[in-house]
Amino acid sequence: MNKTIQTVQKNSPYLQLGLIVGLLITILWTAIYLDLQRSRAELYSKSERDLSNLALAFGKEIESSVKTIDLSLLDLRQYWRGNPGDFGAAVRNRQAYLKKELAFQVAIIGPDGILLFSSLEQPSTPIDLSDREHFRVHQVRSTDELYISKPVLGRLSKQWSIQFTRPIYDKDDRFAGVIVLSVSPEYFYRFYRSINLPADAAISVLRDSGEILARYPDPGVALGKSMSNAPFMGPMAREEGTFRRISQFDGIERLYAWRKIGEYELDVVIGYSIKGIFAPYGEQRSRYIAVGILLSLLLLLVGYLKLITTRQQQNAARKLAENEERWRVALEAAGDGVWDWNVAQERVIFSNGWKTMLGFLPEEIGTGLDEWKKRVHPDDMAKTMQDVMEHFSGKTKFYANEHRVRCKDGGWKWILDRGMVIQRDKDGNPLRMVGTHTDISSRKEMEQTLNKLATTDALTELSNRRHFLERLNNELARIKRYPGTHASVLMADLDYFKKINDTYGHAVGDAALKHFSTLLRGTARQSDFLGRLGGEEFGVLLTGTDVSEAKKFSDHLCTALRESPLKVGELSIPITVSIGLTRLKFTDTDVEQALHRADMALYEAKRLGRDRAVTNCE
Ligand SMILES: Nc1nc2c(ncn2[C@@H]2O[C@H](COP(=O)(O)OP(=O)(O)OP(=O)(O)O)[C@@H](O)[C@H]2O)c(=O)[nH]1
Repeated sequence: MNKTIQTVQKNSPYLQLGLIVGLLITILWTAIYLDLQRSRAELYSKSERDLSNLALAFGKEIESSVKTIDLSLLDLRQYWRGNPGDFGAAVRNRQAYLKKELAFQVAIIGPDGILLFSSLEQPSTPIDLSDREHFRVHQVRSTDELYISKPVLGRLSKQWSIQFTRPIYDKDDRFAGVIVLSVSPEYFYRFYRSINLPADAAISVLRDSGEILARYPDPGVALGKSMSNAPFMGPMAREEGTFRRISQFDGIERLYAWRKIGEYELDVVIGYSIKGIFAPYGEQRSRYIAVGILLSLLLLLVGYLKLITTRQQQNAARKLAENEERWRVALEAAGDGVWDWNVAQERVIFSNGWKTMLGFLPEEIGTGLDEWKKRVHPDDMAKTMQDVMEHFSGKTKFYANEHRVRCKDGGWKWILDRGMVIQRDKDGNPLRMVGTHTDISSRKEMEQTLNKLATTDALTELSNRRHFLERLNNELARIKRYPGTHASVLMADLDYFKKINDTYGHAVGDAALKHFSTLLRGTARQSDFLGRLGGEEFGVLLTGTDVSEAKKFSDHLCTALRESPLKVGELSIPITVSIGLTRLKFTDTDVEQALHRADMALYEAKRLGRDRAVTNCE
């Protein structure tokens, strides 16, 4: 289970990349698919609109053509009634007049169905047309209405024609025959030829009952045939509409629009081939697919390159992590703590080494920079941050600082903190810094012990001569920097000390030295500096003190010692001290000049009888 989770986590960047590329390709192809669908639907609806408009226009044109024919029919019928003898000439007149618009033939059928007149040729033998539908319709009908026949093959002309007929009545309104105006089906589609229709377009004029009067193109295939089951047929059919189907004549699938010419019970149907309608869609689809494939390949390529880069980065990161782990382990084993500081986020990863060093459990210290800051000794903080900043600014190649850190038990440990910035931004600002914490408490203790030994007199625990002179030099430097300030130097020498040694022994002599040191320490201020210059001779530096103040202090010291004899068992040994004092002058070239003046004053004090202080103001 854990192994599976680890594998998924390890592979998650690849998985994410794969998902992103997959998603982008899916989005791309979905967009292509939807846009193609939209184009297809748009083309279809645009064709529907175009076809409906064309059906309307053609319908109007057919209506007007039929009206022209009907007018001619009425006119000729009128003429036949009045002048049957001149009828042939009248027909020829009208044929000549209308020949450009309308080529037609005229026939008159008598009430018995026998052909009485034909503009083609007068029949030599009687021709019986009583079986023809256009005759029988008027024979049984009692109304004067135009009848349009389905195309018929003329018995005389041997040509296909459509018969436009009206009944003829005699003076008594009795049926007297039928006048027939034959028109070539071409009359209906002559107009379409002049229009630039798309390839595979088809236009038909039909009777409501389905018989095709004219069709373009290929008029021949449809003549004498009927269309069946079309949505515009039947009593409930709408005035206009569209439908889609495979042509029964040429097998081409088309989108059709129809328009009814109700007055004449005719229909105009116009269709565009589905292939033609969707031809631009096919081209667009090919272009889109090519672009889609190209973009998909591009995405896959980008994904592949990203995959390689990610893999390289992961390998580099893994190697780095391994290296880091190696040195971390090595340093931890050496007893050091390791830290890794994300400077911008103020987050630090502290290894367990540092936490253990301070007595904490690993989980007791978090990853905030504050975890470190709040534990650093306040006196060490300023210097520590100064060292950090100097390294940040590039002033130092490495960061190193010794500071105290508070432990869990409240005690302090000296830590040697070392590190360096390993990552900076383009402006050189630090981003990441790593380093170590080493516990140097014992070394510090030893240093302090050694320092104490090197600077302190073992018997009295006052500063030794070297350290006292060092301090005196510092004070002289300060006086020289600030000439208005004061400082006084005292040289104190126990009186007749040899006698104490000689009388009570060396140990009592030592006790006397300690006794005076204790008294001196109790009398001096915190800021004063005390030293044993050698034997029974002591030095005192009174900072910020002029000679008159120093004299008072010296007198007080003499009195105090005089009034505090050394107690050894039952013995009470009186001890006195002589003091020579002078002021530290900014004109002194070195401390020896001041010490010499004090020594002279001490000599004078001894000479004057001891147990006193003498000032040398030269
Ligand atoms: N017990 C003891 N004696 C010391 C120490 N250092 C020096 N002495 C002794 O101190 C004595 C100093 O004697 P002197 O220099 O003659 O001075 P004094 O006897 O105090 O006489 P005046 O200074 O003139 O008052 C010597 O006998 C030294 O041996 C020490 O550390 N311990």
